[in-house]
Amino acid sequence: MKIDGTHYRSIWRESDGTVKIIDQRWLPHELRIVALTNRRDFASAIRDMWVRGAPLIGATAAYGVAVQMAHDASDAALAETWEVLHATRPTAINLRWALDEMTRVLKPLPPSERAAAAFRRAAEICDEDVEINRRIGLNGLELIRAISERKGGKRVNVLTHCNAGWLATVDWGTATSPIYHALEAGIDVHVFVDETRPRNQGAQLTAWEMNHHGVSHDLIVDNAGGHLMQHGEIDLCIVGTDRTTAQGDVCNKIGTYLKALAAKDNGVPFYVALPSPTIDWTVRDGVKEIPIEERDGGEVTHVQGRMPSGVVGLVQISPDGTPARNPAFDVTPARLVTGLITERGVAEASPEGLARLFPDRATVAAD
Ligand SMILES: CSC[C@@H](O)[C@@H](O)C(=O)COP(=O)(O)O
Repeated sequence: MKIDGTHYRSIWRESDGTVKIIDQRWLPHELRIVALTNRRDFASAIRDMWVRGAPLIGATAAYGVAVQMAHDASDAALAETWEVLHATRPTAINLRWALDEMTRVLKPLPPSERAAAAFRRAAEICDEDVEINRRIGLNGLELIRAISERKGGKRVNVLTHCNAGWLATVDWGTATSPIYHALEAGIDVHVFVDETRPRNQGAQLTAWEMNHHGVSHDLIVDNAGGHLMQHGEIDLCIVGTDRTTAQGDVCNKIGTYLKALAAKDNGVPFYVALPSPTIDWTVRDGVKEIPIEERDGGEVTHVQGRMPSGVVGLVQISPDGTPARNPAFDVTPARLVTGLITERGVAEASPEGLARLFPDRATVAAD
């Protein structure tokens, strides 16, 4: 992804070995790049959302393990790092996937070989994420192309929620990848970007990405989607996911469920783009079993933005002391999902649909 003509990933390792990230807390107002040098940095970066988005959380955790192995590669340090990083955010399954994967690779090695192997595997996880997302884009592109052809080349209007863009992954994004590919294919595509309260990842991150990539877009308040669908202004929805069950239930940023309900009521196709590490094959009932992160109520009562002075700060929008609830994700049942756009193709959101595309992994779905 390019920022002002320079290609960036959302996380990378410099030639001197330092791991760097874009600190997303300051976007779109400031592009701050920071180095993460120890396990504490990595834990803070994930927990306090310097980085966020399920695939990027996983990639960051992988590098967190590698950096720790360079300090202390003992069995105890490996196990403790799994615990410390796993405790940062509960919902995105990519975190556990990446930590398990690092442990699988490192555990059999003698400690003297672990740091080098860990940095190698973390880099591979990042490269794999980029390739997976590129393929998701190509598969999703065909859905957009079909709508464009049906409309005789007229503008295809896509609604997206939160940021499932390149900032949420290592590159390309999941929900945004079909959009970027459609643009490259010369398809007239327009994106309605949900602001995504309370943290406004749509307003702050997706709108920034669209801007840098030259994608036609409008920012809308979260409550506008249903109205636009009723008036035929949305051709399809594409969102991301933090955890998809073997049944095809999808857990994504709070508010996704309401968009899916509105899409169903209006006959608008509702697609979810996901890399396979986001599938939790052990969970059957998403509503009952997926842990939903509860964040600080301050994110509801306050909003961050740039003041007229240019300083980025928080403003209070509710009366002093207002109590607030802040569930960060919700679950959209499979029955509301038109299809799952994966790196292997588009699956029906059902155990059979997922098992057809992933027969090598769908053990739980099959029983
Ligand atoms: C490709 S990212 C998919 C999801 O992680 C994304 O849609 C999302 O909900 C991110 O939530 P966040 O709380 O910003 O980490």
